[in-house]
Amino acid sequence: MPPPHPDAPEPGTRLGPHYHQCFGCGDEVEGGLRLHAEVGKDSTILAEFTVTEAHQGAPGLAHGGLLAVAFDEALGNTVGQMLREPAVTGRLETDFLRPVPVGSTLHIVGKLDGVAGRKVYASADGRLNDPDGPLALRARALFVLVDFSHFTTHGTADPRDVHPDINP
Ligand SMILES: CCCCCCCCCC(=O)SCCNC(=O)CCNC(=O)[C@H](O)C(C)(C)COP(=O)(O)OP(=O)(O)OC[C@H]1O[C@@H](n2cnc3c(N)ncnc32)[C@H](O)[C@@H]1OP(=O)(O)O
Repeated sequence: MPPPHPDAPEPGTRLGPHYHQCFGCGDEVEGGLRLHAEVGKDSTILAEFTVTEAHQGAPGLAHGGLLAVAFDEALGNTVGQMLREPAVTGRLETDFLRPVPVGSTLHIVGKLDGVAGRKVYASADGRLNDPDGPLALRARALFVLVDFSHFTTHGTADPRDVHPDINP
């Protein structure tokens, strides 16, 4: 388990969207999750996502796939901010422990679990309506560190806009 990167943001730092059109955190996406995040203690990322009617799977309940998006985002943020290197999700495993009603806020805590070569392991818990609320979801993920060219070769990122440390 490596220490956080020397340039990793300090606890309490609010993290804006890494990309304005990101479905997870962007502020320009109608119906997006608009996940808010900040740096917590001990190299964690604290993220919050409020479930709206745009996020339903059954009447009044969040869609599980969208909840997985919130965890993908929070875990990606954990990896990106703590290691300051671009990475993509290779594997994401989610345990849905309680239904998440519309109007509730999911409090997610993400942490790094280890690094082995290009593989980065991270996990997160999500609690309902309060950082100490009932546990609603748990997720584990494997991220793979990639070269910046991943985003310019496979996507439409402009190399001139890309920050050298984290994902576009
Ligand atoms: C601050 C920034 C905040 C950012 C937040 C963003 C949150 C959202 C994040 C995302 O959603 S990213 C989008 C979803 N993910 C993708 O689109 C990734 C698509 N997959 C790929 O591009 C490639 O498969 C990948 C880069 C993951 C791996 O291909 P590579 O050819 O570069 O690597 P390779 O296949 O050699 O794998 C490297 C290591 O990872 C392992 N690996 C790769 N994929 C795996 C997998 N799925 N499960 C288990 N292990 C996996 C692989 O076995 C190997 O292990 P070893 O080093 O031990 O040999």
